[in-house]
Amino acid sequence: MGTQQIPVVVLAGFLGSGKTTLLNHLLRSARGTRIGVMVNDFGDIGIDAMTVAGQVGSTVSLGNGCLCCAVDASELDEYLEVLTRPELGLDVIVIEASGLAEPQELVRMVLASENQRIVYGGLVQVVDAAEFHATRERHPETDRHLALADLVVVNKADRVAGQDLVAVRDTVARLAERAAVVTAAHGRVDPELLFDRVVPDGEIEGQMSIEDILYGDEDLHAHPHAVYETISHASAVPLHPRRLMAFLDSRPEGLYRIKGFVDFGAADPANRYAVHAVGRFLRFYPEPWPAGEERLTQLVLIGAAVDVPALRKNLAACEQDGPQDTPDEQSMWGVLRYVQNSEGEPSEPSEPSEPAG
Ligand SMILES: Nc1nc2c(ncn2[C@@H]2O[C@H](COP(=O)(O)OP(=O)(O)OP(=O)(O)O)[C@@H](O)[C@H]2O)c(=O)[nH]1
Repeated sequence: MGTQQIPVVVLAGFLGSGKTTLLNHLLRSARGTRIGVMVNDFGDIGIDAMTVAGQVGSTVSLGNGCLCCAVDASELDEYLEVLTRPELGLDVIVIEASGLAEPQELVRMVLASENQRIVYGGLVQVVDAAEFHATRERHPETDRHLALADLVVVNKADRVAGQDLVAVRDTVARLAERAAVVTAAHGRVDPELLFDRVVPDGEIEGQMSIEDILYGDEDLHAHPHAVYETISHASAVPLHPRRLMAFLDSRPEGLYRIKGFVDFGAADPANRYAVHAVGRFLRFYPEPWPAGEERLTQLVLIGAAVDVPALRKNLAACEQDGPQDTPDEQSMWGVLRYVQNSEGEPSEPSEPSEPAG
């Protein structure tokens, strides 16, 4: 990605739903990707995972109960300041919310952070499929939390019979109306859903690692269709800024991430625009075209239960259609609203959409 900013993912979910298990899975399968974690209690994170996480050490262990209640925005910034130091070379930061935390508070704190090296990376909500109905009854706030999520992982799929799992998934999808919903056992989701994996030197993409062999990927085998779609778009035809914005403004529920580069052709011949979208959050990063680089739009869309042919068609319709369709500079205004200005704040409106609800 062109953005040098580190995505900050908020990982939330009710007590015992499997947040730490999912985090450990991410750390185990990260390989070349360096993940910083903020948790309430380091004791739950496996030693193998800690080795992968690198030298972050105890500096990020808050050790004071609920992160959200005990740390105000300025303190969160202090931890983010430590974790975003260039010498750590982290690629992503995951904040595991205490099971009792209000996730929207954490999301708000991440969005309000003045740290220019980070960008919001989405709210991931973990649900215990086996306890889902009981949890909802006892804790009505569950519905509200789900409504805020960008990605919901319906975990413990191994503990629920097929039809019941479908029923839980459907209910979750209805409550988490704008989120992508995936099922998993033991938190084994594809890390690509949450962040870009860095392929380590000497490793071939897709090659099995020692972790794959040790831990397997039972979830994917158990639920081959319950995963997600990845759509790639690469074209030398520039996109029309107004039509791309219309496409993005109406992007469907379940389309969880969008990343890549956009060529707006004559609307801004000097720059390409790196794009980062997670849930309803959207940001563009203009940067001069590297000398000699072919002018291509390259996008990857990741979503669950999305209409792939319709997305492809709608994206193709954003392409500029000959000289009579050449955009003028004003047509870039919609895009520029989602560019962060030099003060670290996006230009008006201050937040493009409402990830915190
Ligand atoms: N059968 C089964 N057990 C799971 C799964 N995921 C997690 N567990 C178990 O559920 C328990 C709780 O998992 P954790 O990952 O600690 O859950 P948590 O959300 O971090 O819990 P808190 O930190 O207490 O909020 C542990 O005993 C896990 O081993 C799963 O998919 N299937």
